[in-house]
Amino acid sequence: MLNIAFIAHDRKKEDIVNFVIAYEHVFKGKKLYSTGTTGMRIMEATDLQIHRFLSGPLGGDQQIGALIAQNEMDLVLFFRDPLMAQPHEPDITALLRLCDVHGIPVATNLATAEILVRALDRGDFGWRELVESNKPGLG
Ligand SMILES: O=C(CO)COP(=O)(O)O
Repeated sequence: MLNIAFIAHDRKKEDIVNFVIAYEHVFKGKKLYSTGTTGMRIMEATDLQIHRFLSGPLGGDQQIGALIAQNEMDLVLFFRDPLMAQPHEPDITALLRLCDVHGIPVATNLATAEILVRALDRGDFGWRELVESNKPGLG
């Protein structure tokens, strides 16, 4: 099953909620993760079940980063606020770096997210299922 992470900074939360509502049919049946507040907002507005990690500034980006490091995240939708400094900027940079290390599709704005989710809907993420099935077990 594909694993997807939702993350949004405060001034982008309304955007991500509306985005997930619009594509709820695509996200249904996937394993969903999020940072704390983002996930709460999405679950209040949809019927989706999301595993929520800590809030971003308290370590949530790093928790999602850990799954990326283990190659267990297949898609990251991270609606960043480019006009507001974040206290946990190093965590954000680290998460995006890990996406590049492991070649994980990551959108940092709504326009890219839309293209990736449409690709997901038409089956373009089949290669990630292959990665999943070929992955050696941990430990
Ligand atoms: O800060 C965030 C990502 O860097 C998001 O955290 P919240 O979803 O808890 O607001």
